[in-house]
Amino acid sequence: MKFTVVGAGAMGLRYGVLLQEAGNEVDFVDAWQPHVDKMKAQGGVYVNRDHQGRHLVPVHVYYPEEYQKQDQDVLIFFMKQMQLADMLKRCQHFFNDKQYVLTCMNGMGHVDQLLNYFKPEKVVAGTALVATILDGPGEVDFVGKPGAGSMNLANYTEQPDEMTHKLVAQLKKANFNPNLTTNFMGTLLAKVVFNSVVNTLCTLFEITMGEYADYQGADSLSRQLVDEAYDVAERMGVTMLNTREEEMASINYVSTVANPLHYPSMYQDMTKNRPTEVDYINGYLVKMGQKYHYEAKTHAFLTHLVHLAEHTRQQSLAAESANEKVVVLKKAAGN
Ligand SMILES: NC(=O)C1=CN([C@@H]2O[C@H](COP(=O)(O)OP(=O)(O)OC[C@H]3O[C@@H](n4cnc5c(N)ncnc54)[C@H](OP(=O)(O)O)[C@@H]3O)[C@@H](O)[C@H]2O)C=CC1
Ligand SMILES: CC(C)(CO)C(=O)C(=O)O
Repeated sequence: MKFTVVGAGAMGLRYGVLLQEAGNEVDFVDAWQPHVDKMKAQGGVYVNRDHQGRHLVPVHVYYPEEYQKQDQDVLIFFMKQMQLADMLKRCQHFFNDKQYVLTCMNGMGHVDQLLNYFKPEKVVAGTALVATILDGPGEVDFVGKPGAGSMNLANYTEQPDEMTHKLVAQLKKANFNPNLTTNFMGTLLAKVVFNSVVNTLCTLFEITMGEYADYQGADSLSRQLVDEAYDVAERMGVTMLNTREEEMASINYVSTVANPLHYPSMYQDMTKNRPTEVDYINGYLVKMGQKYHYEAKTHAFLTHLVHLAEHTRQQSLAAESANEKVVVLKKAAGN
């Protein structure tokens, strides 16, 4: 099959490289200049697996404006929620009504944006329980052994067609362990709930998922957030993929067995002084609660805490750069 991965960050590269290695034709489109330039210059991306085995994988990478192919079967979208609107605008010249779209981004908001460009019957969305880190321009680290993670996916229409099954077959071949469901919102919301606990708390306390699970009060913290999120989902009329107990078990399993050493992607954004996706995760649950007259108080509180942390980092960066300017000016003035 022919794929174009839009957003060659950590996850875009993981999906694209593994689909390419499974025998598919894959192109990558990205806009982060140092990263695209580096991959073009070195003829590919350096891939590590758990910090080891660094090797160059040749990839075809393009800026949005230079990419012209229209005969791709599936476009895979993988970027941060707040980057998607701009990227869709920049890429729309290569969209057409034959292409399918797959996305496994965290949070909620992306599907509505994709529906502005693609027909509902072409949209497939899912969730990925695999951890990946973009170490820097042209360098990616796939966390976990081959085949260790898993993913759920569903058609927006909840009616899998021939192309959906072909797509699932390729994802299977590429070792993503796909599970095709016919419950679109229940599938997507399960990961929002997962991330609203693990990503947010690990980011605020600067800890790995294993360190979180190791705290004896972790279950009680998780339970409060899971309960609030499920109260929202029930009011939305969504049948969740997992029961509350199964969701608690999934949080524990992924944190203690699958990815104990992983700092979630929100932590990676915070420590790189980039905005986080919290408004699309905990903030989404708060917004949906409000819509259905329910106050998701703990999720609202955590959303504020993450924004406070982002704000504090921005303030100290601004103070640091002001201090540097004073030093330069003093040097220039000879004192
Ligand atoms: N990483 C993970 O383990 C997982 C992530 N996800 C989700 O997948 C989606 C994509 O996430 P992920 O692949 O981690 O995203 P990344 O942060 O790795 O990459 C997304 C984009 O961010 C830009 N970028 C990345 N690093 C920098 C930097 N240091 N400075 C400036 N720009 C940078 C690039 O695009 P640009 O130039 O356009 O800014 C890049 O294409 C998100 O919704 C995420 O929550 C889901 C499961 C696991
Ligand atoms: C890998 C995982 C599942 C951890 O929460 C994730 O979604 C992330 O890092 O954003």
